[in-house]
Amino acid sequence: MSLIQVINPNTSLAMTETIGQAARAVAAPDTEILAVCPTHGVPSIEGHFDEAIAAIGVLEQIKLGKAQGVSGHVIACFGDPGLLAARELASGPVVGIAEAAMHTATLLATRFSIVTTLPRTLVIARHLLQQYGFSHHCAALHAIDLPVLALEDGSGLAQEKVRQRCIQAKREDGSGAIVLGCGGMATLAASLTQELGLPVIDGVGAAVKMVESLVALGFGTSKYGDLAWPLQKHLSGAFQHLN
Ligand SMILES: NC(=O)NC1=NC(=O)NC1=O
Repeated sequence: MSLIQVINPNTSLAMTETIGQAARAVAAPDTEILAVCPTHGVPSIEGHFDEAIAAIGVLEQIKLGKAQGVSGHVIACFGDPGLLAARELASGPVVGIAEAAMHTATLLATRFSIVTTLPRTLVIARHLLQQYGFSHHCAALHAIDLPVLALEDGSGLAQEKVRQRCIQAKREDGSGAIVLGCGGMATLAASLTQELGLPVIDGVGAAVKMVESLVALGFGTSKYGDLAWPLQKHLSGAFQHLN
C-alpha cells in the first residue's frame, strides 16, 4: 500500500478537493491519496510573491507528510513552488505537476502547448521550461486571462475558456499535445483529450503516476549532494515549527 501526499500549495479547500479527485481518478488500487493544503498562506498562486509565500506551506506539508509515513509527494501547483527545498526535506520522491506534465508531453508528442490562467503567470511557465530543459519542445503558451479561483466559482466560464484555448492551440500551434497549466484544471483533461483527439495532459495525474513508479522502483529523493538533508540550524520565530 502506498500513501501519496498531494499538496495543493494554495489554501483553497475547493481546489484541494478538485485536485484530490483528479489524483484519485488515476491512482492505482493500492495507492491511497492524501490531498492537503496549507492551513495558512495564499488562497491562489498567481505570481512570484504568491509562490514565495506558498513555498513555506509546501515545506510544512512535506514535514507533516513525512511524519505520517507517506511514500512520496506531489506539489500540485503549476509553478512547482518550493520543489527543490521540498526535495531536501523529503525522503520519498517529490514531483511537481509542471515538471510531470512537461515530461509526459515530450513522451507523447514532439511539441506541446501550454494553456494556463493569468498572462502574468506565463513567465513562470517559461522559466520552468528553461529550468527543466523543455523550452524547445514547447510551441506556444496561452493564458485564459481569468484568475485561478475562477476555476472554482461554479459558473463553468473558466472551464469553457480553457476548452476554447485548447481548440485554438490545436488549430494554430502545430503541437501534438497540450499541457493544462493549473492544478485547478486537472479534472478537465480526460474530456478535452476525448473531444480534441490529442493528449491533453493534467500534471496532477501525471505526477501521481510518476511518484507511484519511483516508489515501485524503490527510489526516494537522492540525499547525496545538493538535495541532502538541510543543514542543521536553529529556525526562529514563525519558522520554529520547521526545525
Ligand atoms: N498557473 C497557475 O495557475 N498556477 C496555479 N496557481 C494556483 O493556485 N494553482 C496553480 O496551479
